[in-house]
Amino acid sequence: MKIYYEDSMPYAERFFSQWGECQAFSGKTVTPAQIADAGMLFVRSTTKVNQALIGECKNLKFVATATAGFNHIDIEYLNQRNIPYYVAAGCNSVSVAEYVVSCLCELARRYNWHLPDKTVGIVGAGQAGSALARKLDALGMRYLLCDPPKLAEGDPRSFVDMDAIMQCDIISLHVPLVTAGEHPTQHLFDAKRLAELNENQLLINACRGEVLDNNALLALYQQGAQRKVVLDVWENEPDIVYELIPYVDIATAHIAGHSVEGKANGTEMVYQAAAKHFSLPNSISLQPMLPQPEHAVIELSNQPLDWSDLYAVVKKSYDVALDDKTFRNKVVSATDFEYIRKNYAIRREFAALQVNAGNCALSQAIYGLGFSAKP
Ligand SMILES: NC(=O)c1ccc[n+]([C@@H]2O[C@H](COP(=O)([O-])OP(=O)(O)OC[C@H]3O[C@@H](n4cnc5c(N)ncnc54)[C@H](O)[C@@H]3O)[C@@H](O)[C@H]2O)c1
Ligand SMILES: O=C(O)[C@H](O)[C@H](O)COP(=O)(O)O
Repeated sequence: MKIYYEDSMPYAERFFSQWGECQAFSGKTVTPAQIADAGMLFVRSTTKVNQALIGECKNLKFVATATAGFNHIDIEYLNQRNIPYYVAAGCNSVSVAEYVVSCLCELARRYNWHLPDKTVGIVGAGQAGSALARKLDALGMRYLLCDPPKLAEGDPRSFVDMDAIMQCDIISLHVPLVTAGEHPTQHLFDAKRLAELNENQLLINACRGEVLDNNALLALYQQGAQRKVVLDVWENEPDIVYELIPYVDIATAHIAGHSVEGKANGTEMVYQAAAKHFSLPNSISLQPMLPQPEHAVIELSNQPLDWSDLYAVVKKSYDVALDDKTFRNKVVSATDFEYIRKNYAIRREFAALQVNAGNCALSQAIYGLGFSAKP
C-alpha cells in the first residue's frame, strides 16, 4: 500500500519506509494527481485534506495528521467515504505550554511583574491548556479554567465562564477552531471582547488565528487603544495582517508547537496509530533518534536563587524573544511567514536540559516546570 507523507514530518522516512513504498510531498504544492494512488496519507496542518485533494484517491484506507489541530481535515467528507482518520492529540501540548511560559517570563522581565501575583484564565482545558496549568502550578500561579464542552462531559475540575476569564490578568487561548454548534470559537475574541480588555491584561493566542478577530484588534490599536497581546497564530496564515506586528508584544510564526519533541511526537503517534490500524510492525522508537540538546547542563547550586535565575533557565532552554525578533525583522509577506516555519531553529523541551538548582522553593519550581534534575 503506497504511503504519502507531508515533507515537514520529521523522521517520517525512518518510521514509514519499513512498511513499503513511501513518498514525501510538499503541503504547499501537492496536487491530487501526485497522491492519487495513496493507501495511507499522513499530513501536518498545511495540507488541506478535502474532496478537492483526495477525491480521486480510490485506494485511500487511512488518513492521519501529526498535529493536535485538525481543522485542515474535512472530517464530514472522510466519514462519507468511510475513510478512518487519526489525530495526534496532545503531541505538542508540552511545547505549547513551554511557549506560553517563555512568554510569561519574557513579559514579567519587561513589565516588572511578579508572576505569582497574576491570575491566568485558560480557555480550553484540553491537552495544551492542561499542560499549561501544570506549569503554572509549578510557578505558584493561580489559574481559572473555561471549557464548556468539558464541563458538559462531567470533567470533575472546576470551570468558570468567559465573564470570569475576562477578569484575569492573563488570558491564554487553547481551543480548537470551531465554526458552528453550541460552543463556537471563531472570533471568540471579537471586537467587543477585545475592547473590554484593559491595557494591563495580557492576551495570548497560541491556538488558531481565527479565534481572535485580527482586523478588530488592528482597528482598536489604530484608534489608540493599548493592549498587551501575544500572537503565535494569525488569521489567514500565511498571508496575515502584517500591520498588526508592530503593535503586539510578541509575534511568532505559528511555532508554539514546534519543539523537536512536539513535531517528532506527532510523527511517532501517527506511526503507532497506523501500525495498530493495519496490524503492522511498530518496533521503531523515537527516543534514540532525537539529537543531543545544546546546553545539556546548568549549574546553579552554589547561589541563592531568585526569579531572575528561573527566567534565565527558561531563556536558556527556549527564548521566545529571539523568535519574536526574527519575525519582526523578516515577515512582510506570506513567503517570509512560510520560510520561518520551514526553517525553524532546533528547539528542545525543558526536560532535555539538566539543571542542578540545589533545594529551595525556586529550585522546586524549576523542576516542576519540567527541567531535569542533574543526577
Ligand atoms: N500554535 C501551535 O503551534 C499549536 C499547537 C498545538 C495546538 N494548537 C491549537 O490549539 C488547539 C488546542 O490544542 P489541544 O492539544 O489542547 O487540543 P484539545 O482538543 O486537547 O483541547 C481543546 C479544548 O478546547 C475545548 N473547547 C472547545 N470549544 C471550546 C469553547 N468554545 N470554549 C472553551 N473551550 C472549548 C475542548 O473541550 C477541549 O478540551 C488545537 O485544536 C490547535 O488548533 C496550536
Ligand atoms: O495543531 C497543531 O498541532 C499545531 O498548530 C501545529 O504546530 C501545526 O502544524 P504545522 O502547521 O507545523 O504542520
